[in-house]
Amino acid sequence: MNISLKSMILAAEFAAIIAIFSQFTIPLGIIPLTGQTLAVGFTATILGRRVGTQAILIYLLLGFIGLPVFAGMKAGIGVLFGPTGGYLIGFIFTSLIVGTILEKTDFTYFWAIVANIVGAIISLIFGSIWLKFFSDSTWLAAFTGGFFPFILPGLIKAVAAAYIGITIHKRMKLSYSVT
Ligand SMILES: O=C(O)CCCC[C@@H]1SC[C@@H]2NC(=O)N[C@@H]21
Repeated sequence: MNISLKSMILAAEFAAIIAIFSQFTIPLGIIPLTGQTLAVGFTATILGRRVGTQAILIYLLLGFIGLPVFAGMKAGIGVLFGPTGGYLIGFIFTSLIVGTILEKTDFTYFWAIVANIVGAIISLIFGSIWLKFFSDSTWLAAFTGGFFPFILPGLIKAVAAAYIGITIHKRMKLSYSVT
């Protein structure tokens, strides 16, 4: 099969996986704790920068055109202008940075943990800045609601994403060349 068609199919499959993980949510104030960051992290770790980011873009596109793929089965372009819109945009940069770090170093557990922690912080920063403006709150309130509660769970999910991602990446490399 043509390499780019194979990449597109993989990206679409991982977009569907992110949509499923997005439905694992625990309410934590205005922003829910979700499985999204775990799925975004392992997607970028498995697929690398280009195909990983394609997967995120497909996921976002599906949500913006109305499929209920966002946390709590939300959908539509309106989500972008709500309190969680910044995290969704942040996922693009998370994927770019995770993939770039791994491609510039090597796909090892150590670098995957570093990359996923940096990636998680990026989506939290994006999300919190967006939250400040779209919920019309103060900087302190935005970071208290959108950043600090997610640091510890974010670290745990980053380590898990690195472990899952590198394990699957190594196995897939036997049959695919996706990055
Ligand atoms: O509306 C959505 O689908 C986006 C939800 C974003 C939740 C953010 S992602 C970063 C942080 N970590 C979590 O587990 N939840 C928030």
